[in-house]
Amino acid sequence: MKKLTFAYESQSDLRILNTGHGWKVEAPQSGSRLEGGPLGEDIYQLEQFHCHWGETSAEGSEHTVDGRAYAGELHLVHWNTTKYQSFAEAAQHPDGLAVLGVFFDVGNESNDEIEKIVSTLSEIKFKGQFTDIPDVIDPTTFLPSGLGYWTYLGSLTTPPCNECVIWIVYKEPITVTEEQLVQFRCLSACSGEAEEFIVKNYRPPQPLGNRALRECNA
Ligand SMILES: N/C(=N\S(N)(=O)=O)N1CCCC1
Ligand SMILES: [Zn+2]
Repeated sequence: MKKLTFAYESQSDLRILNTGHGWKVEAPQSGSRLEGGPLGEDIYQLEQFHCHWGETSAEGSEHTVDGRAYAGELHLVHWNTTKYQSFAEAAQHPDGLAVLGVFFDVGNESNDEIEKIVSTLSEIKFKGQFTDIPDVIDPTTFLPSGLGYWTYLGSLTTPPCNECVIWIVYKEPITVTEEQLVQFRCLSACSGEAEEFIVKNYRPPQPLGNRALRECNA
């Protein structure tokens, strides 16, 4: 495979919202480019990023490595702007979306970039709430230093689970703290006063079936 390349803009005042299933940062970046690697000749543009976590740090990722789950997984969602006119259209095609997956490992050092997300969560405690992230966000800073990855053709992990995703899952995790994950779990799935904490929001891995898994050791 050709080298995977990416270019992102740094943006402030990105909107973060509580979807009822977790937090999501809307980051449509017409100036962003993800290309190469398993993406053929097409260019993919960043649309949004979000993450998945578990009730404890023993689980939470949506991919596992030799059966091992990580404490969480960040997804940077892109769509194919070479072939399609909109995200919605792209999500109807096997090469429509490209999602970068980054595993979370728990450590003692707070992740400064994730902290920019955590610091807004008290303002979006309930489903439907949103706010702007005052800090400058550069999506590149969420990526691990080692850029080796696995890739395969898969689906969205939330209904309707369209089979429209070229998955690119980095081998090296990034580190977050247990406290940062605890803050994720304090988001509420309800819009009203009732509190139903989003303690976990990951879909367990599905059978690989006859799909080919490829790797790149960048
Ligand atoms: N399930 C999803 N992303 S994911 N978890 O498969 O990366 N999405 C649903 C709508 C847009 C992104
Ligand atoms: Zn996801």
